Amino acid sequence: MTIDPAPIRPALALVAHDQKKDALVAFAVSHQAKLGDFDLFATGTTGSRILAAVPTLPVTRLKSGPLGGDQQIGALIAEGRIKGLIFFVDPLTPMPHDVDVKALMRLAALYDIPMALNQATANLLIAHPDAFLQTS
Ligand SMILES: O=C(CO)COP(=O)(O)O
Repeated sequence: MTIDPAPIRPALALVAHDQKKDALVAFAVSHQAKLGDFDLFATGTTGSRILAAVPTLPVTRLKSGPLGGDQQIGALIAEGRIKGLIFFVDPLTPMPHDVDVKALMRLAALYDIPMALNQATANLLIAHPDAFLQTS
């Protein structure tokens, strides 16, 4: 008898710049039930903050954004693993890793996955989580 491996669950990426981390943590707390239906990938500090607030969420922490975490998420999008990106960006602060941020957004656009760059859009997407499953 063979035992089928557990199916790979759809995955979302969660990222927030420093000035937006409190808002993303609050978002994760509010929507923990829906987010728990996905495997979650987060950049390092964002992931730590989310796990501190909701330890039960299945969050895989990658490197911190400035150290390559945005690029790791981009690679997972290119591989088809990540089906949606929720990225609370700070539009008022210059970032040393701005090129990495742009590259991540470019790959999310290229692979046509739902991408929320602010709270208003994230609220719309999380109200319809099936939207994350409709991309190729
Ligand atoms: O800088 C980031 C995204 O560009 C976020 O990285 P951290 O979650 O490690 O702060």
